[in-house]
Amino acid sequence: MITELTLTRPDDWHLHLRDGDGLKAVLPDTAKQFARAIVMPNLRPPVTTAASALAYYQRIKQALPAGLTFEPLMTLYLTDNTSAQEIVAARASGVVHAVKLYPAGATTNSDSGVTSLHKCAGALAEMEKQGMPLLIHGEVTDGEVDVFDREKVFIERHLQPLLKDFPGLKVVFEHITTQDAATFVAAGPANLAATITAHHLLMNRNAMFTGGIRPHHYCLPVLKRETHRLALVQAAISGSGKFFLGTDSAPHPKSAKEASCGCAGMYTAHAAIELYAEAFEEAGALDRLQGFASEFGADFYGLPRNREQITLRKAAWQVPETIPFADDVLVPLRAGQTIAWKLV
Ligand SMILES: NC(=O)N[C@@H](CC(=O)O)C(=O)O
Ligand SMILES: [Zn+2]
Ligand SMILES: [Zn+2]
Repeated sequence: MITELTLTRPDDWHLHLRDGDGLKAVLPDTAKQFARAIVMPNLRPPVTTAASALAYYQRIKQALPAGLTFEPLMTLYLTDNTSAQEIVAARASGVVHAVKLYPAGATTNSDSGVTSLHKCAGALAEMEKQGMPLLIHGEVTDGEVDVFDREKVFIERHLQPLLKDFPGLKVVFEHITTQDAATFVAAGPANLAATITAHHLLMNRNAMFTGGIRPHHYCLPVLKRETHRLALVQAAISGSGKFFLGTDSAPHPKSAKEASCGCAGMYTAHAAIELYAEAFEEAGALDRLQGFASEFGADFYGLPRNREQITLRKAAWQVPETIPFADDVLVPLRAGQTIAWKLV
């Protein structure tokens, strides 16, 4: 039995850090384990320009406690009005590494998202030219489509046409949750990859209804049935460079989650690499964690792999019930329960 695991220091290719006091509260959780993270731009107002991405980058750097090293990789929020010049400016900033597509209304803070990809053709063509990846929240927003089918329908309606129109564009299908997405990415061209969260590897949709409604297990895309979870595990442990780690850790105040209309997002940054280790161990594939967590993402983005290492030990520990979060608290995944692995 493996009781200690040393890995090249991993990166998180999909993370929500928020801003202000919330940023200060959650940033150390990520920085203690990950060397870099792709930081999502869905602030209020969203990060739509190179200038605002650079300012946000500086706020993150300022919020970093002494003694921790961490490099935020910034993203731009794509809107119907994003120009090709803004993409050029983003590339020139040196801190922006990708552009994020939120279909308007698909998820938290996405009201300024894209209403039609045709409106973004100029920006997308420039990204294709620059080798700037497009990161996609891949769900249709059509209210007539069942919430559990929105990812699958997005592939047919939007992703396939997009890849055809921009065959050289690097695309990351973010936080995939279905067998359909895993199969589509595996069979797709080399410029198509996907991130997978720890929570979608560890839980199926039953987790939202265990003994009652569980708001802290609600995120978007919503958890799916067990067959899909199993397909995601197979993709993650496959050794394919198309699948890599992206936590989608998405902190929300407890009061906003435990509400009559609770918002979407799970907080996993407090134990991210440990949760992934648990999922990989359960699948008998701990030896595949290094590629997934520490190599494939950097390779896809064209960034150097990290040189430092981290060590995990098999030593169960109890997750706190809550974690301070600005003027409230947040409820982390596994609150009050144990996790088998611990970052040394
Ligand atoms: N994943 C979520 O459920 N929520 C994210 C947004 C997102 O990544 O879709 C958030 O910002 O809270
Ligand atoms: Zn999303
Ligand atoms: Zn997200």
